[in-house]
Amino acid sequence: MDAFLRGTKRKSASTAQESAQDEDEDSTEVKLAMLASLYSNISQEVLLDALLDNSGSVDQAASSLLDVQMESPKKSRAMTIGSQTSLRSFASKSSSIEGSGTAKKPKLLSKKGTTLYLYDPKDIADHTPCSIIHNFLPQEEANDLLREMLEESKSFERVTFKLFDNVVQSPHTSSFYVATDTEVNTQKHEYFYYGGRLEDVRRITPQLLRVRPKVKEAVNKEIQTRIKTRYPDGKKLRYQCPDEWMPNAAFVNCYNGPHENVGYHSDHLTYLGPRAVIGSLSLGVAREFRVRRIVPKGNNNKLTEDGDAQGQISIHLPHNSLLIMHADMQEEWKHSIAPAQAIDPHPVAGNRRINITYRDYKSNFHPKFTPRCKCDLPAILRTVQRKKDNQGRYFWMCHRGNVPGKENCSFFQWADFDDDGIPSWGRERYKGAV
Ligand SMILES: O=C(O)CCC(=O)C(=O)O
Ligand SMILES: [Fe+2]
Repeated sequence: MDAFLRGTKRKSASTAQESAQDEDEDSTEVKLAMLASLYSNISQEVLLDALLDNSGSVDQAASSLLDVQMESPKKSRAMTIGSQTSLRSFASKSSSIEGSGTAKKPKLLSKKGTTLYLYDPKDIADHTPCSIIHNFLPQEEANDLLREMLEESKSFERVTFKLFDNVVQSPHTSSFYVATDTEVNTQKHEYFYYGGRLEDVRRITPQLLRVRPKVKEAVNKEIQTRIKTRYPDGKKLRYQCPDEWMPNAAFVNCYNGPHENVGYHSDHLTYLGPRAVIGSLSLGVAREFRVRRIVPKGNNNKLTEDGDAQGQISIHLPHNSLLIMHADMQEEWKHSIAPAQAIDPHPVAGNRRINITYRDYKSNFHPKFTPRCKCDLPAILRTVQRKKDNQGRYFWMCHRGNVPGKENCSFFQWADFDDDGIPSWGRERYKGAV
């Protein structure tokens, strides 16, 4: 943090570990998160512009944004929720396959500095690693779930974590749900998030349970459609698990009012494994889900050459829509819920939006199996995203440093998965079972 604020350059990385940590700390997303915590009412797009204009210096970007904030909301671009950019103005002649590292690279329609607004399910599937189902649940079922979650959300809390030397709080509230009391206990005592334990883990509620089989069926169907229609040779991606997707855990987020948001990030793969799929149900106020492809840095590491190089895409998420983040998402794209200038209140939820991300926690990635760092904590699974060298490689590292007052140890280990994303200890487990 200090290094960013003073604009000091860190030493060039010499080992794989340093390179990976450098990758982690240097990311535009961390800088964006820092700016967003200072200016929660300015859009991510404007924050990113400010970073680019100031060659990646958070310090200078922060001062320049002071003026933006004083000037007028004009530059913060009020968005009409639900608007869609005409695709004709972005028309591309190439018919591309949305893909992974191994797939043919799609010709992206969004351009540097622009946002492409998408609503139509076909456009979303064509141009992002996501698919969407509108009006997913019968109306009454959606409202029952919404009402239940609004009640639950009264006791949701902000997550506190450390961003370098600063302690920050998530700009929205959340909680975590699993199926049984035993799992609640395991989650509280054996799993680690942001280098520490989760205190608020809850037993799945009646409405979450009622909806779960429908999410499971729809997501599995969407996975198969995506494989057949968009992946090279109609085959699953390398490291993607071929097993049926089983939603056994759910993070629930509440965004109370237009300014609550979540900054650009990729979801943690530590307990989901590589090429994870996530089913994300939106209820209440419609908000914008922004996605952008991670563009690796060239040799000179200049932010101006890689940040926002291909623009961002905004997906409109209305009440009762199920968004599926497919296997080509977390490793190669970032996503966020942008702060809004204005929202349309929802008849049941008022200014609040509830989001439920159903996830498949894999038994092979239980912390009793995954590598432990020198602090004796289960390590976190990351991907090299922004360095051209080793891009896409997975590694395990310490994440103790996310806890206020603690530092990361030097633990680093490249991860080894077979083509189905099974780690070496998982292969041993299967052998043992036969
Ligand atoms: O609220 C959303 O739609 C996204 C939430 C999210 O990205 C997350 O929980 O990781
Ligand atoms: Fe996420």
